[in-house]
Amino acid sequence: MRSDEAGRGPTGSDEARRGPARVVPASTREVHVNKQQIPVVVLTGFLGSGKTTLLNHLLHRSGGTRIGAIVNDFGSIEIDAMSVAGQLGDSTVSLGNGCLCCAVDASELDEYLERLARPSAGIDVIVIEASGLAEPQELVKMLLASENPHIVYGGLVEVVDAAEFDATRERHPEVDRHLGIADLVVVNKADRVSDEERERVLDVVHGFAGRASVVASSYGRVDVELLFDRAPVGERVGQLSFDDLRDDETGDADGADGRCGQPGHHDHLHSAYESLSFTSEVPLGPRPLMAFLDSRPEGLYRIKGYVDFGPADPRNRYEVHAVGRFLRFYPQPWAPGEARLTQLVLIGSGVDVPALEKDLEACREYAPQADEQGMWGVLRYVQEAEAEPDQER
Ligand SMILES: Nc1nc2c(ncn2[C@@H]2O[C@H](COP(=O)(O)OP(=O)(O)OP(=O)(O)O)[C@@H](O)[C@H]2O)c(=O)[nH]1
Repeated sequence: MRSDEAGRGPTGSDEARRGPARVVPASTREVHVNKQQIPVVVLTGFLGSGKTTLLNHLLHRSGGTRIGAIVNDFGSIEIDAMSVAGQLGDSTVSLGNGCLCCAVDASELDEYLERLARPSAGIDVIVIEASGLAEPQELVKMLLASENPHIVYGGLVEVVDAAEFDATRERHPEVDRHLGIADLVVVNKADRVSDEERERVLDVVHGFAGRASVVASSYGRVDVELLFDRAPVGERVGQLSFDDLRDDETGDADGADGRCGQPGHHDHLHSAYESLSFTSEVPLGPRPLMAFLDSRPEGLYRIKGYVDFGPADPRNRYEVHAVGRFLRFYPQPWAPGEARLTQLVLIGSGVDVPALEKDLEACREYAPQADEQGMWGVLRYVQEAEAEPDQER
């Protein structure tokens, strides 16, 4: 992240920059960057806040900058990786099934970084999209501890869902701490709240984010230059150092020291969450699926994936996103030869995973005839194309 650019207002009508130009927090030390080193930006934020949407925006708007992406999914089906701008080939790698912050050691991450950072890959910047339950501090520590000479830690971006902000903070006060270590906070989903509410959220975020930049956005549309550039030596100043992170409140000063449930990890967000990955080759019936979604339990905060409604709409698969009570379907034509599968990841706290699985299994519909009227319930949750920038999906 470059310190001189953060003072610029982001482009886009609904993006409001808050606060002073990015400045170097007193507790940080300068990070000298070798020209050959590739900055690694960490993208974090609670479940469903818009990290993948922001990453896709970066990928579409990166101009000549080649971005390598590492996508960390919490569930074992890598939905996030699948929805990261199509065919990135070698420049995207996926780390599924668990939070990166709880890897036994950093070697797996190092391996991926090594792959993306080798000069032949021609990559200018690496973005790690953390799972929505990752502990940002641990990820930063892992990067700072990395011995890879080709990379340098490039800053922490925290994405916040403006519409869910209060509810998320209420359940997870840790979020305030995450804001405090960010270099850039993106208050996303500004379109879902009133102007007054957006201002109020920005004020609260600003209070916790200290001297980091805070910008509002819709669909992650921020000025790409807030996150990275190809600036020369010495510009990357101000990020946290490893030492800054040692004295954290958890007492977990040794970096990634174990898996979930291990000492030091008890206050990680994901220790209270469970996920279910569900795959079906048999199409799901629109009516039973909507009945399931309409009555989903309170603790089931996040659902994402793709649904095959079979004969009810043979042309499209339906990308689905639930975030809290928010629900959307995004129909997309099946690619030629693409396997017709339903793949869903459900993430929640205090949920009965076997019961959810049973309920989803009961949505399978073997009837060969089309239940087109059954689709009406689904179509209520399909947003008008012009209201949403689906060109970046
Ligand atoms: N209205 C609105 N919806 C948004 C915005 N940004 C993202 N979304 C929607 O929110 C849902 C979740 O977005 P993602 O980008 O997948 O969120 P995420 O943070 O990557 O989710 P996890 O990886 O599960 O934590 C999707 O339906 C997005 O289209 C926004 O600014 N406004």
